Amino acid sequence: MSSLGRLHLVTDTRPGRDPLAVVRAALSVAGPELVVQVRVEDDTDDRTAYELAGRVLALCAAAGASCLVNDRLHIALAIGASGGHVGGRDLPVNVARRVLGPAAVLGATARDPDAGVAAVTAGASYLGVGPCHATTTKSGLPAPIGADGVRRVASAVSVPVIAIGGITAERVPELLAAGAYGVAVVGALSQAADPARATVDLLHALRRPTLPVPGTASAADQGRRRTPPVPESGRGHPPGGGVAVAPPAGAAGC
Ligand SMILES: Cc1ncc(COP(=O)(O)OP(=O)(O)O)c(N)n1
Ligand SMILES: Cc1ncsc1CCOP(=O)(O)O
Ligand SMILES: [Mg+2]
Repeated sequence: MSSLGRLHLVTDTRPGRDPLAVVRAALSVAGPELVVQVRVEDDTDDRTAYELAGRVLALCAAAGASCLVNDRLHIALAIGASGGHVGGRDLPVNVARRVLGPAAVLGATARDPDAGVAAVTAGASYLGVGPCHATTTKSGLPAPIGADGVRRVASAVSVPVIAIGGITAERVPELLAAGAYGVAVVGALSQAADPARATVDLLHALRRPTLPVPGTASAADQGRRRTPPVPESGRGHPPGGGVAVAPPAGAAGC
């Protein structure tokens, strides 16, 4: 069965950044708990994105970590990634599920419970929820939803919720308490003076036990209340390190 790590490193490919160096540093201290999402700028050509994704996948495979591809699902398929992530301006979730197949990890962006439930019904195996806090690495986003916004979405769905936007190790506890299963970060690692150290700090924060909050799906609950695992497609899934994720039975468009 496939599984999802709790720390998602989203690549920073803005000019002057070295995404592969950050991925290498993070992988040097993390194993299957790390998911690397290859995200490139919109004006990056497919060949460049494909080559970066292939190199990231090779690094992840050697460390037992998962590799997902943002937006460009043809590249996810081309490199044999574990899956992909789509948002509101990308392929619809049910179409993305059909493209990736039933065993792939498929993340979908949601800011509110209705969007979250719709995405899960359409075949999302996890939700990226945010922006939780103000971010400096993506412009044009709506207002941050905070930990309360994460709580509202997490309590409406039974798939893992990955909080994103302005996440730091210090902010992880409140997000876990709100029902997040894990976090996705760009700047906390790409802008860190020591990305390996910053990875350790984030992983420590994610491993800290949280008290259940009434009315929410706690991180542990999200692990227990998962949908049944589906058979492996054999494409790049790590041996462990996270909760099993699978599309809901009868997901639309599958
Ligand atoms: C884990 C995670 N959550 C949310 C997003 C954002 O996806 P999207 O809304 O499609 O925006 P872009 O990243 O494509 O600019 C994400 N990538 N990962
Ligand atoms: C891609 C994306 N979607 C919502 S916030 C965000 C960027 C998060 O970056 P950071 O971790 O630097 O705030
Ligand atoms: Mg997108």
